[in-house]
Amino acid sequence: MIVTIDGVAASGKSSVSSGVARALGVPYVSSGLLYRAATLLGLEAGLDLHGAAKLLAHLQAHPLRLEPLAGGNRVWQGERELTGGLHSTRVDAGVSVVAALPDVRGWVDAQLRALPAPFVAEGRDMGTTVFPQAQAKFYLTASPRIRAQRRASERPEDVPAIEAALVRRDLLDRVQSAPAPDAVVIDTGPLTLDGVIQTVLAQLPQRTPSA
Ligand SMILES: Nc1ncnc2c1ncn2[C@@H]1O[C@H](COP(=O)(O)OP(=O)(O)OP(=O)(O)O)[C@@H](O)[C@H]1O
Ligand SMILES: Nc1ccn([C@H]2C[C@H](O)[C@@H](COP(=O)(O)O)O2)c(=O)n1
Repeated sequence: MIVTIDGVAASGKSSVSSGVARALGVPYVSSGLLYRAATLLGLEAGLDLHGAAKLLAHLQAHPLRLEPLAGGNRVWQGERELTGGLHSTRVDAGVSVVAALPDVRGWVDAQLRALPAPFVAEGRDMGTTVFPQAQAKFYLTASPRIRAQRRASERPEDVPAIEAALVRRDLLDRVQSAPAPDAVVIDTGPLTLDGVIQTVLAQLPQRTPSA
C-alpha cells in the first residue's frame, strides 16, 4: 500500500507521516529532504541554484541516498550524513528555486519511484505526479500564522519572520502543490498532532496482510 500526505510548508506532513507510518508498521518517505539535500550541496559548491545543468551534474557526481525509516528520514552522501543541516534558514530560502527545476524534479521522482512499497510518502506532488496510483491520499493545510507558531521552536527567527518566509515558499511552490482531486483535505489548525494522525488512520482502506 502507498499512502500519500501532501500539503503546504510546515503543515505537519513529516510529523503526521511518521505517526501514520509507525501505526502501520511501514517506513515514511520524505521527498522534501531530497530537494533540501540538493539545495545544500548546491550551496556548499557555490553553484547558482537556478542553473539546472551544473547542479544536476554535481548531484550525479555526488549521489545522495535517502534512508526512509518510520521514525525519521536520513539523507547520506556516501558516508557523510546531511540530515542535520537540511532544515536551516539558508536551505529554506533556496530550496524552492531548486524544486522548480524540471531536471531536478525528474531526478528526485526517479529515486522515489525506485523505493519498495509499502510506505507513506510526503511532499507536494506525491498524490498527483509521483504516486497517482496511491491507495489513499491526504492534503494538509493550516493558516500561515498557526504554521509559523508551530515552527517557532525550530527556527531562530520570530513568528512574523517565519510566517513571511512560509508565505513566500507557499507562493514559489504553488505550481507543484495542488491537492490531488481524490485527496482528503485536512485543516490541521484546530487539531492536535495526534488528532491529525487519527483522522488519517480512520480514513485508510481496510488493510489485508499482503497489502
Ligand atoms: N496538529 C499539530 N498541532 C501542533 N503542532 C503540530 C501539528 N502538526 C505539526 N506540528 C508541529 O509543527 C511543526 C512543523 O511540522 P512538520 O515539520 O511535520 O511539518 P512539514 O509539513 O513536514 O514541514 P516542511 O514543509 O517544512 O517540511 C513541528 O514542530 C511539528 O511538531
Ligand atoms: N514533493 C515535493 C517535496 C518538496 N518540494 C519542495 C517544496 C519545498 O519548499 C521544499 C522542501 O520541502 P518541505 O521540507 O517543506 O516538505 O521542497 C517539492 O517541490 N515537491
